[in-house]
Amino acid sequence: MTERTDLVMLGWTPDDEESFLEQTEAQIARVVIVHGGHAEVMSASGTENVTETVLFSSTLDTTPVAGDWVAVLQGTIVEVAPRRTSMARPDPGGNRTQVLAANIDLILVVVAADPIPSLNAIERMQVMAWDSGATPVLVLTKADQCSDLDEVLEHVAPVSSGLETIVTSITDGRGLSLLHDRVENLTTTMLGASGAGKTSLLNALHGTDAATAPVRRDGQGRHTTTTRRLFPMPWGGVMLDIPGIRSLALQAGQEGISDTFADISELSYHCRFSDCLHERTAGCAVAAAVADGRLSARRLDSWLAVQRELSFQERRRDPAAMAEQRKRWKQATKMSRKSR
Ligand SMILES: Nc1nc2c(ncn2[C@@H]2O[C@H](COP(=O)(O)OP(=O)(O)OP(=O)(O)O)[C@@H](O)[C@H]2O)c(=O)[nH]1
Ligand SMILES: [Zn+2]
Repeated sequence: MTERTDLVMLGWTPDDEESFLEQTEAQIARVVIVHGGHAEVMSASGTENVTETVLFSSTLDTTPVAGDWVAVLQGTIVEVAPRRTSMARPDPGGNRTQVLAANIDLILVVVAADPIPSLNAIERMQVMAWDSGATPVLVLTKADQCSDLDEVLEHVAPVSSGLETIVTSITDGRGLSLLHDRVENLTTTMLGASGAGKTSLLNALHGTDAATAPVRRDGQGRHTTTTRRLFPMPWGGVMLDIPGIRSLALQAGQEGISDTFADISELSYHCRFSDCLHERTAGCAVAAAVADGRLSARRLDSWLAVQRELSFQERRRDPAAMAEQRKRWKQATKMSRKSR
């Protein structure tokens, strides 16, 4: 039987399925990265972390992903623990969702404080985070480069209410110990555009060049992060660095949206129609709030964009809806040809 204390170092929390530990013969390990039909898993024994390559048993009904807790017997994953949270994105091949990582507690929404950050990007990352079941934390990096931090905080205020915000700099060290305390013993991942400062944060938190090892350099000497990695933090907990979700494709459900756009959800209770799309003004409380300045037009536009993208993703997953959409589109082009 695997010792619980060993697993805490790898991010085991009281919310994980305790009965999973009762397996007598198997070793409990955490998936670091999956390559096709095998995976690298990490297990802990005392202060040692051991990484090994294992195969998948053909009896598995869940394909393991980074962050999964698994039972390993004779070099083979024989069971996957129930997931507490899961991050997904639309399958690049088309019509299904692809789970990228499991059992993440905290998602750092990483954006540079300079130049002035995009509010829409923060909202979209927030939607993904809430929807996965994890808690988002806004991290404003590169504070040292910013001449007026108050201005930046004021700028992000409309999208960061209800969102813990930590201001950091790897140059002067501010915010790093706060962030350290926040991620301790948890499983954390980062979302953010290229150059936002994710690798730098990981290195600063880890205390070494944790992220340098898996990074490869391309022909121009720029680094490209190529694999999905799990970094155990020296004090317990892990950072899961997932390049695949760095280039963000929105995958979410209504829950993530209503948590992120709580103001719009609240207003929409007062719309005349319960399925109001807030695009026409008749009886729409959201449009009324925009009209009298209680809600910014940018905020509503961002909500609409997220909704449109999701309904596109849903149609892609639902061939019948896609066919219907195509038929309507054909009719519309026929009509416009006729009118020409
Ligand atoms: N001045 C300053 N520069 C920073 C800070 N954090 C990161 N940088 C710089 O910003 C650049 C990008 O940082 P990275 O950590 O590589 O960004 P990333 O988000 O990991 O980028 P990708 O790997 O492309 O996704 C690097 O040149 C860093 O040195 C900071 O707090 N202050
Ligand atoms: Zn409405």
